[in-house]
Amino acid sequence: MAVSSASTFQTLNPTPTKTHSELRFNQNQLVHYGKTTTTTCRCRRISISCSAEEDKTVVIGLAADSGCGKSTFMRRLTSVFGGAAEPPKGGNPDSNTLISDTTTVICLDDYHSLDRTGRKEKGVTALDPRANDFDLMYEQVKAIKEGTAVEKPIYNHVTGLLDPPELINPPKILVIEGLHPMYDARVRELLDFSIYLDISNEVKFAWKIQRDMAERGHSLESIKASIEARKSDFDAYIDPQKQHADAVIEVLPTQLIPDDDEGKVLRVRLIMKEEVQYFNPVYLFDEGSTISWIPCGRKLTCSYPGIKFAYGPDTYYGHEVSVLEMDGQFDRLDELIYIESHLSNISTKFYGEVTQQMLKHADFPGSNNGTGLFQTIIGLKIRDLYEQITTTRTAAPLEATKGLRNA
Ligand SMILES: Nc1ncnc2c1ncn2[C@@H]1O[C@H](COP(=O)(O)OP(=O)(O)OP(=O)(O)O)[C@@H](O)[C@H]1O
Ligand SMILES: O=C(CO)[C@H](O)[C@H](O)COP(=O)(O)O
Repeated sequence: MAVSSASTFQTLNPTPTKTHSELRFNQNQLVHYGKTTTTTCRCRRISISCSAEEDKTVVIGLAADSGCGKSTFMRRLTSVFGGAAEPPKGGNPDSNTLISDTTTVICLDDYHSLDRTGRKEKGVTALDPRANDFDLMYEQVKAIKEGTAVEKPIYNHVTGLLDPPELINPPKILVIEGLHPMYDARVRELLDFSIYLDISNEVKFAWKIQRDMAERGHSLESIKASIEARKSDFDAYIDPQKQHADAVIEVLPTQLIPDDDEGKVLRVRLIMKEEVQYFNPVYLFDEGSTISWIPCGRKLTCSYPGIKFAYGPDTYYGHEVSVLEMDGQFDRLDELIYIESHLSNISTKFYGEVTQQMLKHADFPGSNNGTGLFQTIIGLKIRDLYEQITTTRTAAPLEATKGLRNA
């Protein structure tokens, strides 16, 4: 198989592609110096086989309903690896893809097989599996994981149409984010780690109102109607994916304010599966114990209603899990270091890295509560997982060579 610089490739078919069957036919045909060839491999060292184990892309899945904080989470995650994430240079301005040095984030909306009109005609929502092409999703994520570039379709959220495809080169880390990363068993199998953002209905409603009314000019009635229209498909197809996730960030109304209906103070639970390869759950004070902690005092400023942490073992859809919980919000982010110093297994590279990341993005939604804190921690855990996977892969051939030498 040819090994070439991906930057010399162009898409073969720049004209609008209407259906995914055409796309599937074209997906691996790329033009290289005017010649048609099949696919390319990413090789980080010169003259190695394309199928080198250590070159494989690590794949992360992030599932959530629309407007539940996926983009914010992605910004926190890519920041952990350094460098800014940007849409593909010179490509479709409405591309949903974000590329940084280490990560490529693709939005699974790009695998909608029905455009906006098509969905309307057939009376299905975007959450319905019949509006999505899981065969193509599987083929392309698998190809990228194996080091092969693909031409991925683009769903244009501005026009509601399927645009001509864009070239996706295999990155070090591929994040697939959207409605269905864990829906199809074949795609699920490709994930090295998976996260589900579980936003309770009350909170989802409050966030949607805030964004769609304030920023997009929608009416309260239309927001209610759109949530209602999606509800049954959300329950049938999106929500069940959380049982497959390695980590779930659950966002609930606070329990610190009786009958709170403002939805500003949040109770956030980080549910972490035990026995996941390369992932050691975070713990508070003492691993495996059950703890309730009100940290407000001399080292942490808290105004009403205060802050409460909890930690302990539990079961979640039949799986053993550890749960770390934070209810309330921080008054002063710089004091977060006090909380950080009581958490273990947070995969930081230096003392205070969580606090530093949170301060760096103090303006992101959720920076003063458990959503920002747990998203940041999961970002650090993903970096650690990536480093462990790549170290294991590079060590394996060395071990094999040693074995041969000693034989
Ligand atoms: N942790 C948070 N705390 C408070 N509000 C939040 C939080 N996360 C997201 N939001 C609100 O939800 C809105 C949507 O967030 P974001 O764009 O990250 O979600 P998304 O899942 O990527 O949305 P979409 O899929 O619709 O693009 C934000 O503009 C903000 O109003
Ligand atoms: O649930 C969604 C995921 O983001 C969108 O509603 C879906 O992709 C359809 O998009 P649009 O409303 O732009 O046609």
